[in-house]
Amino acid sequence: MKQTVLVVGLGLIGGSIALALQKSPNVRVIGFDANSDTLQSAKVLGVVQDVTKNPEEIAKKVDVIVFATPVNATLEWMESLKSWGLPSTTIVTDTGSTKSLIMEKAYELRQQGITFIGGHPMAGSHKSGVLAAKPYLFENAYYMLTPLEGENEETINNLQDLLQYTSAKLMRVTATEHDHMTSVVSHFPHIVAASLVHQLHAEGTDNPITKLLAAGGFRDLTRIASSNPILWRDITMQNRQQIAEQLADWQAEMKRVQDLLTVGEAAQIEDYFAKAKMVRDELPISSQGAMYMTYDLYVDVPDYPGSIAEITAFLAEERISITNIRIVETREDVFGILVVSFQNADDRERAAACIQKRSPYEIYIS
Ligand SMILES: NC(=O)c1ccc[n+]([C@@H]2O[C@H](COP(=O)([O-])OP(=O)(O)OC[C@H]3O[C@@H](n4cnc5c(N)ncnc54)[C@H](O)[C@@H]3O)[C@@H](O)[C@H]2O)c1
Ligand SMILES: O=C(O)C(=O)C[C@]1(C(=O)O)C=C[C@@H](O)C=C1
Repeated sequence: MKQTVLVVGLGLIGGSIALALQKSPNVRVIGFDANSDTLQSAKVLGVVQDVTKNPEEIAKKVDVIVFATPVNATLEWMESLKSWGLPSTTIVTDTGSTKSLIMEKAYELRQQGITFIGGHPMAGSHKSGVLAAKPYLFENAYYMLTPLEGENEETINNLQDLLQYTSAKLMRVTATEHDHMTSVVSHFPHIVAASLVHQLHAEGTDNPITKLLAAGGFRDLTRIASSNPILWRDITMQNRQQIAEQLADWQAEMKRVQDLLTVGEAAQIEDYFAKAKMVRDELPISSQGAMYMTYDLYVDVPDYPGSIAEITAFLAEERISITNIRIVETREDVFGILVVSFQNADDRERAAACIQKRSPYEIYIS
């Protein structure tokens, strides 16, 4: 059966959902974005099959509506939905990083006969906007759904059937569980990243050279501080209670570290890092985000035109598929590291052997 999906908000996440859903021959995606340039780009780039300038008008004719707007804007859209006269068969969902306030609003919608099932894919990036959208962004990532208690199972299954085109791992949680867990693994870490950048900035006037020395460690820890501030303003506003609890725990943890520093006992300090390493090494995470596994191979390529093409040609000749390729600039003025990602450990091993055999470049696995 053909389904029409309206995606409101065509940035990184809305654009990626729209592209993923288009993998289904039975889905037609129509998009809307408050920014007219984004709307035009989405159409030209084929991120959506069609666009609308009036979502309210088209909403009655679609099967599913996905809000992929910053979470405060999503609440506003949900409020306006109340007067749209949607048929009871329409499924409304979202992609927002917070869930409690959104599901409270969903409860109000239920009183009006509107079905809203909250959603949140746990994959993303510090990049925003339609140009960053990718059809495979959610592959293997967890995608949380937060249906209201007593939601019709068939309706949830229908939404799940549609979302399977994202290739994400769907899971159900309550809004409260969601907001607690995301405060731990996403929202509070974001505040820490921003605070480290503020700390570096404060250093600037006295020691302007310090920032030139910020290398891989600082970069990895603070990448997410380059995210869209409006997105994170809204997330922080909506989940500030949970985030404040994490901050209190963190302050207690920092007090523990302060005590370690005061005592200055080497064994205790080593133990602190050793325990963190053990826990971190056992986490099912890699470079793409929480709970998402990629198989990366690092290749120390020289900085001359064609060196990347040379590597990809070797891999193509041995029919080894790559899932991603990027350059990580770790040092200024010196060549970057080429990072090639594979679908599985076996492909990565074959690639490592192939590059070692056919090139003089050093390789290593993170
Ligand atoms: N960025 C991430 O890593 C990530 C991951 C998972 C979920 N999310 C959530 O997904 C949602 C979208 O995030 P994103 O990263 O795609 O942001 P984005 O900034 O890339 O895109 C947001 C889009 O929404 C549009 N927009 C803003 N206000 C609007 C409104 N009132 N009506 C219509 N369009 C509007 C913007 O023009 C923009 O195109 C947010 O709720 C966010 O919390 C983000
Ligand atoms: O990878 C990133 O840059 C992200 O910030 C993605 C990330 C996160 O892991 O915190 C950000 C917000 C989300 O709601 C889900 C995923």
